[in-house]
Amino acid sequence: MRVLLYSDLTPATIPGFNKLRTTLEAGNFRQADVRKIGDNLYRARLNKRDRLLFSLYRHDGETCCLLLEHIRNHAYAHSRFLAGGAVIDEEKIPLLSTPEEAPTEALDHLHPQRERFHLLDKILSFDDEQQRVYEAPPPLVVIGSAGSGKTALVLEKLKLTIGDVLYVSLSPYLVTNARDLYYAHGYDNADQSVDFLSFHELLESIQVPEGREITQRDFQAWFQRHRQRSGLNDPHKLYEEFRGVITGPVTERGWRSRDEYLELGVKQSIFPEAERAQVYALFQRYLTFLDEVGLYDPNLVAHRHLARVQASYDFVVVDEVQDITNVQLYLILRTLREPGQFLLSGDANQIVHPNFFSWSSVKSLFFRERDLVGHGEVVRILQANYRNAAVVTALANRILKLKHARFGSVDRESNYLVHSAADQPGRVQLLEDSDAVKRELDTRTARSTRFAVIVLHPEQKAEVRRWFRTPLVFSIHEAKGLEYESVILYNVVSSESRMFRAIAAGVDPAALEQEELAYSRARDKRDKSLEVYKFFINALYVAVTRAMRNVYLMESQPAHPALALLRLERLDGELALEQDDSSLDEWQREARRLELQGKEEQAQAIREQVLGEQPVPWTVLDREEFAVSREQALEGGGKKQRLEVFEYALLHHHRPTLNALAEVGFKPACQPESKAVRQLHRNRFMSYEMRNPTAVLKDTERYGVDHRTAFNLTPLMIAARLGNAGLVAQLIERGADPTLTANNGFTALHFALEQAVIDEGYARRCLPKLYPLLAPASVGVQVVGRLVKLDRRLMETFLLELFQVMFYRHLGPAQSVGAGYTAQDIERWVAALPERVLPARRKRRPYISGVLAKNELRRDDRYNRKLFLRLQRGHYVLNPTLKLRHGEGWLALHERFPLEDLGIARIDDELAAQTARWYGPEQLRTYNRRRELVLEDFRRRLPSLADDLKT
Ligand SMILES: Nc1ncnc2c1ncn2[C@@H]1O[C@H](COP(=O)(O)OP(=O)(O)OP(=O)(O)O)[C@@H](O)[C@H]1O
Repeated sequence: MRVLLYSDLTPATIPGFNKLRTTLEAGNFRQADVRKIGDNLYRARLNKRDRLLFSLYRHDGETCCLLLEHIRNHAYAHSRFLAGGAVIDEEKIPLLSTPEEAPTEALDHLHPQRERFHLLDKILSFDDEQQRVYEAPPPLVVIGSAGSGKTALVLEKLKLTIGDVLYVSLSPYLVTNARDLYYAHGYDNADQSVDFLSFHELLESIQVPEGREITQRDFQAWFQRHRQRSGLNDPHKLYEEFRGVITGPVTERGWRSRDEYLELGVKQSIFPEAERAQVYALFQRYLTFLDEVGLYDPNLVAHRHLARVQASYDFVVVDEVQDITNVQLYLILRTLREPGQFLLSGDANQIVHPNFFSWSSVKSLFFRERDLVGHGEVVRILQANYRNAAVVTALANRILKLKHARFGSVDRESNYLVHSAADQPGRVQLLEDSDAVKRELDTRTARSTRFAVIVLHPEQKAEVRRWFRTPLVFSIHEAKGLEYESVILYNVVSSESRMFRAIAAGVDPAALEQEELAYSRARDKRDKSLEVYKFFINALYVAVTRAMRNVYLMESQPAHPALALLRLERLDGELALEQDDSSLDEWQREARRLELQGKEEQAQAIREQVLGEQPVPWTVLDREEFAVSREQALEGGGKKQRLEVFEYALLHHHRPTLNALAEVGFKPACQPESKAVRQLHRNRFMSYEMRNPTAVLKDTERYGVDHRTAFNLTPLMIAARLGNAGLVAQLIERGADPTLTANNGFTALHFALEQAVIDEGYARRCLPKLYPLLAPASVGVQVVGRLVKLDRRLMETFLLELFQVMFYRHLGPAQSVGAGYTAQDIERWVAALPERVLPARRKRRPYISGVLAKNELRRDDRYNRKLFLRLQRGHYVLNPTLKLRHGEGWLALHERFPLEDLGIARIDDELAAQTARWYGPEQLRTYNRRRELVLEDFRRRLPSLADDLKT
């Protein structure tokens, strides 16, 4: 049996490793004392105390044994691969004598000789070029097409680094995905602290810019007002000129001067010389416009931040670098402590914005700024493609060959073809655009999440929608990051027939038969034709490579010379497509995925057209309406209204209301809270406790997965509160958003943690399953004007959440007697939390005290995140100047957790009835009032305390 080793294993430190390995190679499971302890997880015996964990896979008919982890001293509870806290009773598990049954899981790619494998979300065995990159020292530039494993490789290389490390890319979606891949299967590395930031977040982490980043839509609206007078007519082109030519390439100033711009060579601008003066005049107006309306341009902010940025990273990775302008890249690399400790990865063929990204401009940046690079960068090219079917890759290659034959090499770095390493079947077909074919295609694809339609220009979407009912219609500018099983390219060539004719003109078909691209420069240096046509040819390339398996090119001019050069197979006869309807769950998931990628238009279309979501027919109580209702209930109000206000107050732990209701003698408010809560759950949320909660799921289908119930909670929040892990998992599967907040600022995670703190049974039974589903990968807070992105693996993040969770329950009562949050309180709250949520070492009081003290606002510590404010010795609150993310913007901490919603714990509630009687009502009222006054003083003092700190 072939035995492979996980890259994280160091056999030299594992006693008895070689002997056990030989035994496994011989397939002698009995001697290795193999027992199955989990899903495709086995252990073998190294010695009396130590074990080796492994998995079995099939590859090419052979069984392979993949060694994963060294378990020391029976400590299964600390295993990465077993769910945390696992208890394994070895004696009770039967011994396996041979690996008799063929493993069910298969590995598609396994290098024939490589002994080491890597692991992200799945097993990876590097090909030769990937291995070379893996071993190469920085600085490195890794170039490869979509699906060549750049991200996978870059992340594995990141694991080799130590110290403070940054992974940055333009797309927040990609960054979140990369972070999740990185930490898949419980990966941990004590030698490093990694920040996964989108470029936008990197800017914010230097200083949160004023206002909001300008979007394409803002730009278009602004441009419309100037269109006529300027004589220019393409907002996309202008936007790219501003970003890519006037501001992006310069680092020493914010933008090029007018003279400099007018003197640019023909290849350096998309606009002809005659139009440049007009473009520059508009640019100047653009600057004024940004200031006037409070929007900002990331290039300009990047330039301003050059003066502020501090060297704070030991290693930096820039993924999808082709989306980033030179000034942005310069800023990123200025965060490095030592020059040259970076890795850039990208693919210039994927640029659909003719924004003048080129490897040569990156190189000239390096040349100008030698202190960035150190001893010179090494460029590596990945040519394999693991994602697209071979036929799709073959078409993509023909497009690259056409581009090469027509325009020569763009640069040395982008001059390569792709080798397909994927073995899934696929098809590429040319269809003549006719009503019959469109109708036929529509019938097959309208309800499928596996088909998307791509057009060249946004204006063409309307035409597509006349024929196709699918909500998955994208313009090429939106196509980045998409991946569908099948893609229909709608008249991509015919709608720009003239352009593509010009591209195909004079190209010798024989040139497209070569297997490699020879490096050749364009003949005429003044020939700017590539700049004019680059968008069209790259757009075709990007559109095709969005398909994992099948590409259908629907063209009104199927005999177009460009299509002829691509040698596309034209369909005669039947379009043999199976109707492929996706379930509502799949559509809900797709909508959520698109939302996370910022593709709001298509997500909205799914919700309206496919899911047919309607607004809820009941009134949803927001904070203001609750205040009105509460007022009425306390001043009289019917029993029903009082009960409703009481229930709301119970769910949100709104102490001022609970106290006031008890004071006016509302009976249910005078009984123990736990009893009232049980009743409330029975009255309102029975359907959430079911194993098979069909009523809840029906509602999510009718009103959307995140619809609001009467008290403005989402189904996910309620399911979390009730501890129904199965339902929580189903809702998340359907795309529920765990970051949404209730009227009291709680997320679904907060509701779950709150229950876990007050109910030990819940903590043990429900929380281990809920926590991984609900805890966000990271939390972004604004501290003293800068973004601090806290990964969920940090204790600081946990404490930040816990302080919020205990805000209403703890802070009101505590402050009414002058106390804050103490390490002792926290130790008590977390005692029953399972190991998987919080390991034992983090539950100890000295550790907790240490984290609080280290992150105290005034503490002088390099890694101080300034999250807490010390009120007095040992007593803390959250830094009151913190801001929390709120959609695109920010919300002050106490706007989300309002101080006026804090209340005291009434003293008569705390005392036994008999003792209370002994004090007498008047005395109790005095005690309570005194507490109220202390709390009121805190409410008043806290904001001014924050102001004092600012100055
Ligand atoms: N050596 C390998 N063996 C098996 N699978 C691989 C290998 N290298 C990469 N892959 C897989 O190929 C897919 C594409 O990889 P990845 O997303 O890293 O590519 P990429 O170059 O970053 O693509 P894009 O530019 O589209 O982001 C992933 O599912 C990855 O796990």
